[in-house]
Amino acid sequence: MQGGDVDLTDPVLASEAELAFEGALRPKSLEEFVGQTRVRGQLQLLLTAAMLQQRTPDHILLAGPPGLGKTTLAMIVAYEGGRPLRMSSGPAIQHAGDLAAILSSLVPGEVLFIDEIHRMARSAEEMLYLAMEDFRIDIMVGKGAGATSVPLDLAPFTLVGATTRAGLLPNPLRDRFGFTAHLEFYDEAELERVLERAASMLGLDVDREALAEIAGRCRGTPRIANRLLRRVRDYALVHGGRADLGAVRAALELYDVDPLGLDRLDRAVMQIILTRFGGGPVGLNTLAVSVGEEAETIEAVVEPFLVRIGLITRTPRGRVATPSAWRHFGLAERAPGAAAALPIDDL
Ligand SMILES: Nc1ncnc2c1ncn2[C@@H]1O[C@H](COP(=O)(O)OP(=O)(O)OP(=O)(O)O)[C@@H](O)[C@H]1O
Ligand SMILES: [Mg+2]
Repeated sequence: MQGGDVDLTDPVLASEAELAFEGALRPKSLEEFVGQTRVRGQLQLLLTAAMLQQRTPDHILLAGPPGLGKTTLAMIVAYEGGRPLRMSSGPAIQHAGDLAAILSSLVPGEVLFIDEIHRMARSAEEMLYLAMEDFRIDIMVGKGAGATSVPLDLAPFTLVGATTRAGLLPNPLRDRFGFTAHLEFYDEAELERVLERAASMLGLDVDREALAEIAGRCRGTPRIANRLLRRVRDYALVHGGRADLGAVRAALELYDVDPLGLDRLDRAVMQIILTRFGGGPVGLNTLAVSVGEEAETIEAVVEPFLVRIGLITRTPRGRVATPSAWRHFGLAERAPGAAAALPIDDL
């Protein structure tokens, strides 16, 4: 692709600079957090009730595709309650001992954020069940026949788990969260508000129509919206002009962002479904192998957005391109039944 090695529309990849920039733009309170009205209302209620009863809020699970605000909300849960925040992640918890070390050092009322919680070690998961329910863990002391388990009381804490794959969490873990928030892609009006806020924080004067154009091309994702805004700012700076619609179009063209905001992988997936499989149905694993990506990434990152904008539908026989997908890619739709039925190897 043109314009550098980081794909601007990739909701997961980010350079150090992008991460620092993201941190600076993170809303600090529920009030500043744009969109997700339902989730915001639910969280507000949960946090206020806990405050009135002077107890730690229930454990919270945040589920949804990358870049929609899970980490941001976890931080807000801590800020709003004036509680300390400890951050960890599933891949960092490879043994029950890793989790025991974290849990036993929590201070009363602390918020423990575990990102990518579906990637935690199984043995740690089991320890977490008891910790979540009873604020207690059992620690094994000694080895072999002489080993005994010693109970250890924990300070009451609130666990905030985040996952792009809620379906992968074992039921006993999912059931122990008092509340699960499913984050949705943002609509264009909400994204315009995210951008407006970011522009004013950056001291950037941007036309309304320029913001609307970015909002329409950022995959429904605030992280990508902010990133595109930054590139538009660069463009206006270098070319000495205003950050207007012309600058947005030129900058997005330079960075290879298409009118729907599809990224390289989205386009690769669509091309495979349309050209190699005549519009589908195509099974998830076949798709993943064809584009050289993990099935997990296709399912958690690519597919939800393509479904949301109506380019594919999921059927029991696999993924199928819609008429608007054929139009978007400028291809003639195959006549129904024209292609031979393709082997359906998986779903
Ligand atoms: N509702 C929102 N209002 C304003 N800005 C937002 C909102 N949600 C997210 N952002 C912005 O998008 C950036 C990415 O959000 P965040 O890091 O919380 O996503 P995430 O869901 O944790 O992603 P990942 O799954 O990759 O960890 C944040 O830095 C923040 O600036
Ligand atoms: Mg995150």
